[in-house]
Amino acid sequence: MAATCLVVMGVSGSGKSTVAELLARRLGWVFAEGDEFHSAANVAKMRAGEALTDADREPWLAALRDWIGEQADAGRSTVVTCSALRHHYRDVLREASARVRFVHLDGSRDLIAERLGHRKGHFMPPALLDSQLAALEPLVEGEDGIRVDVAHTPEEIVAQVVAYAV
Ligand SMILES: Nc1ncnc2c1ncn2[C@@H]1O[C@H](COP(=O)(O)OP(=O)(O)OP(=O)(O)O)[C@@H](O)[C@H]1O
Ligand SMILES: O=C(O)[C@H](O)[C@@H](O)[C@H](O)[C@H](O)CO
Repeated sequence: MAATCLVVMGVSGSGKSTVAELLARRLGWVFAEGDEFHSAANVAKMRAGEALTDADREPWLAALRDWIGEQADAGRSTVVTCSALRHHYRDVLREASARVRFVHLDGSRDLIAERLGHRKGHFMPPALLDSQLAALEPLVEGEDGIRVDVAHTPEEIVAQVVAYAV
């Protein structure tokens, strides 16, 4: 399998969009923002401060998986953002016809809450952070991926991921 997909995962506010855009540019790989694959109903729900359920997330994960596969079938490696909080969500993404690898942006609740508190113009309310942390199942042995600490700068994180992935 020639193409790789790096899924930048983690709770809301962990820095997925910030890191993944920089990473895609550095690698010259196609970038997709996972949030753009959500239905309008999912976005409305999150905006209203309600956590998504497994059923809400199912079509979203399938759409992202299909996009990763289409890009890979065309020979393109990709970088995508997706919270991918639970192991079985990651199993859906792993069904794509690419080598799917995960980069877990991990950090303390306090640090992430502080960053979310300062963020402007995003639909995701900081109040959903605790439900995200409750859902989170970190990578386990046997999953293809790494955990990186979000206390570092985005540039440092990208350098760490490039060293790992290339
Ligand atoms: N390593 C970092 N150091 C300092 N600030 C950061 C870092 N990464 C992200 N930020 C800032 O933290 C906030 C959250 O980052 P970002 O929006 O990229 O997170 P996200 O995981 O994509 O969130 P969501 O899942 O809600 O879309 C932003 O204001 C961003 O500028
Ligand atoms: O699984 C989820 O609950 C959602 O995907 C959220 O994580 C959002 O997509 C995103 O993180 C907010 O921007």
